[in-house]
Amino acid sequence: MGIIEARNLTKVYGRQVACREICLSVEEGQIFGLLGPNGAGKSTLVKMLLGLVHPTSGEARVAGRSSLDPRSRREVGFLPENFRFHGWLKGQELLIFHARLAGLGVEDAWRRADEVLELVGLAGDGRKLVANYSKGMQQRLGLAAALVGDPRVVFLDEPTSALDPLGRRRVREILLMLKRAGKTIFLNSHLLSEVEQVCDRVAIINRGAVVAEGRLTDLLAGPREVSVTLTGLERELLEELQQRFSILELKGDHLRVAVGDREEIPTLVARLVAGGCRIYELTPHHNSLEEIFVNLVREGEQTCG
Ligand SMILES: Nc1ncnc2c1ncn2[C@@H]1O[C@H](COP(=O)(O)OP(=O)(O)OP(=O)(O)O)[C@@H](O)[C@H]1O
Repeated sequence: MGIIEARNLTKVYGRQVACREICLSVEEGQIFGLLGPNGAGKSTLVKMLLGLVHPTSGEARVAGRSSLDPRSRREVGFLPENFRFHGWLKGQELLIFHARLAGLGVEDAWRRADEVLELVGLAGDGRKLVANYSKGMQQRLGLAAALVGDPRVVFLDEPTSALDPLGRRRVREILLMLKRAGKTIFLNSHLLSEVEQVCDRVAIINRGAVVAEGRLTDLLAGPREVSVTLTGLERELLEELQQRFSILELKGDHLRVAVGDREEIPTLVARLVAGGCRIYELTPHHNSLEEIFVNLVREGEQTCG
């Protein structure tokens, strides 16, 4: 059983089905990415997993307990998307407050607050008022607050939306460090390249339902395409190739071929060379997470009208 489990989770708001029969399992120590277009049901799903929204039907479990059991939250840190912290507190005070809420004693709370301030790059800013933090600093502080109780499971909703490229990189490093320490991270993000860089597994949801789920490496290992720059491709050889390969386009010296299996690439090259072609360049194109995402969401739009 995973450390996070969604079993047929459904949430209906009036006539709006926000989540429909969602089943997911996240193993301990993984970084799991949840993707989906605006309004797909991501926040509703996360809130059900955290026990902040009651499901209409189905069950959510975290660390072996139902999410409706408040004790499940002892294992969890959460950075919500649109958080507003108390501006009149200093950064360090806010973290001590969160650490105390997480059950730490006074001394441990002070120590942990300093540790996480350092971790997120705010070591020199702990004595400033939160109201005077920039947006990026507030987001880092939010991450620090999610981590201050040293939780086993961390839910992060868009943790880098306000950060500059250096800040984003730092957050990626922190996520990988947490993973090395055995923590589980549930990441909700629109930044697909970021998800691609850190996640072990991803789920894509659209219109409240899971449309793809699996190991990132498996999802990205779909059909590929190669483009070849060549000369000497005679019509006869092209016709022969069309029988054996899926030729997408021939434009001047550029040939584009879809390949379902990477073993087709050397076969194609051997046939081209044997047929008298001179090859100057060959570029394989892999599916990016963005392409998979866009295709799945578009498919959903077509079938749903
Ligand atoms: N409290 C609520 N009352 C009524 N409808 C809601 C409520 N919360 C969410 N919804 C609806 O449920 C659907 C899913 O919303 P949700 O916020 O979960 O999507 P999301 O994937 O997180 O979107 P975004 O990426 O824009 O944050 C939307 O149609 C939304 O309008």
